[in-house]
Amino acid sequence: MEKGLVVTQLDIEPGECIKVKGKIESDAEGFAVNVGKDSNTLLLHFNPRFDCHGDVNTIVCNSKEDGVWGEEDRKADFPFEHGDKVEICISFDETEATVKLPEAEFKFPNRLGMAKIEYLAVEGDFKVKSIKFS
Ligand SMILES: CCCO[C@@H]1O[C@H](CO)[C@@H](O[C@@H]2O[C@H](CO)[C@H](O)[C@H](OCc3cn(Cc4ccccc4)nn3)[C@H]2O)[C@H](O)[C@H]1NC(C)=O
Repeated sequence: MEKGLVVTQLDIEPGECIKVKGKIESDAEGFAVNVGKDSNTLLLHFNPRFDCHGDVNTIVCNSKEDGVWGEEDRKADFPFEHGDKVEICISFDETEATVKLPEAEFKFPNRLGMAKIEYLAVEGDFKVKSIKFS
């Protein structure tokens, strides 16, 4: 199964921003943006679900430590529609990660106390147009 886009060897520090621009597939069931140290150690798994894993129009956030998922955090808002062109900006500090969208913002605790993001992966029904680091 195709993995999606994976970027390693990053050196993103607190306060810096990862901007992922792309398009949500017109028949998307869900997609995920993962940032952290590697695929087994995630500061943030940001997972908008249109209809998958039993969730409908729900953003599920989580962390992963040594390959083990943490406690899920379900967000109240779901500012996505099929076919949307979106820009997702992810930043972090020692206490939390922030996901900024044009009309919404989500916070998620930095459970692992991560001080650097080295890994980015975009998975699922999302076509990446560009990635910027600022
Ligand atoms: C009630 C007892 C079972 O609980 C369910 O347990 C599932 C398995 O752990 C939970 O689903 C997992 O939630 C994780 C976050 O906590 C991740 O989202 C797991 O998916 C990882 C993953 C990404 N991908 C690539 C991808 C991503 C997006 C769309 C398509 C493919 N493939 N697998 C996803 O399989 C699912 O969120 C959880 N549901 C609840 C309500 O807790």
